[in-house]
Amino acid sequence: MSKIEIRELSKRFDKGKKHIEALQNIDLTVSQGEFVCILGPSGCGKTTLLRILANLEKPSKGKVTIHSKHNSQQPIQSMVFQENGVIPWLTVEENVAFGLKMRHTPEKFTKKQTEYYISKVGLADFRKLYPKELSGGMKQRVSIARAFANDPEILLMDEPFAALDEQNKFILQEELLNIWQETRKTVLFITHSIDEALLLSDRILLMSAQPGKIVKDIRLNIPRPRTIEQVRSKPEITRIFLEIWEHLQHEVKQTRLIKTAMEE
Ligand SMILES: Nc1ncnc2c1ncn2[C@@H]1O[C@H](COP(=O)(O)OP(=O)(O)OP(=O)(O)O)[C@@H](O)[C@H]1O
Repeated sequence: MSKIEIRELSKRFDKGKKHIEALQNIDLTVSQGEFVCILGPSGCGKTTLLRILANLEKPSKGKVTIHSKHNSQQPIQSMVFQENGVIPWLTVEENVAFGLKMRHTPEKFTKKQTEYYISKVGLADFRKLYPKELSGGMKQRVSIARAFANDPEILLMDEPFAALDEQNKFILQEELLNIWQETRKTVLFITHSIDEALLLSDRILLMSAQPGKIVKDIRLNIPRPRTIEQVRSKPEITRIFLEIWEHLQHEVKQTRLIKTAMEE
C-alpha cells in the first residue's frame, strides 16, 4: 500500500531577478511502513522536499499526496529537526505531550501516550526538567518521543542526529529503530551519513546536485536488527557503501562547479 505519492514535483525559489531551481521533476512512491533515507550533496533540496511534505512549503509544479486513514483523527505528519526542536519553557513531559494537547486528545490518553514514549527514550527520571537542563542527546530524545507520541501518519526527520557525538548517535539510532519496529511508521529521514542510512533504512534515495532530482533508488535487503559492525564489515554492504560514496563524490564536485560558475 502506498503512503506517499509524489508526481513531477518541482520547486523554484525566486529572489528578485535570480531564481533557484531547488527540486526538479521528483517522482516517488513510498509504501506504508517504509523507512526511507535521503542522501545528497549540500543544497540539493532535501530539506525543501521534507518541508513540502510537511506543508511548510508549496510546490511550484507537481503533486504530493499522503494517503491517510479514512476519517483519521491522526495528524498527517510530525517533523524532527537537527536541533532546537524542543520548546524551552516546557518540561520534558510537557514537550512530549504538546502535539496531543494541541489536538485536545482525552487527558487519560495523552498521559498514557506521553509516559510510554518518555520511558521508551529513557527519560522517565528527567520528565520534570526543562530543555536548558538537558544534554543535546536528551533534547533529541524529547523530539523523537514527541513525534511518535503524536502518532502521525508519517514522520519527517531532518538530520536529527547530526549534532550529536558518535556514542550518542549510535544509542539514539538504536532507540529510534526500536520504536519504529514497534510502530511501523512511514519515515523519511535526511542524513549526510552513509553508515546511518545503511543502518536505518529499507531504501536509500540518492539525490543529484542542484537542481535536486532523485537519481538512484537503492533497496536494502539487509536483515534487521542490524549493527554498525555488520554495516562496516559485510562485503555486500561495503559494495553499496562504495556505490553511494562514488555517487556523492561526483555530486559534491558538481555542486562545487555550479557554485564557482554562479560566483563568476
Ligand atoms: N526559502 C528559501 N528561499 C530561497 N532559497 C531557498 C529557500 N529554501 C531553500 N532555498 C535554496 O534551495 C536550495 C535547496 O535547499 P535545501 O535546504 O533544501 O538543501 P539541502 O539539500 O537540505 O541542504 P543541506 O544538506 O545543506 O541541509 C538551496 O540552494 C537553498 O539556498
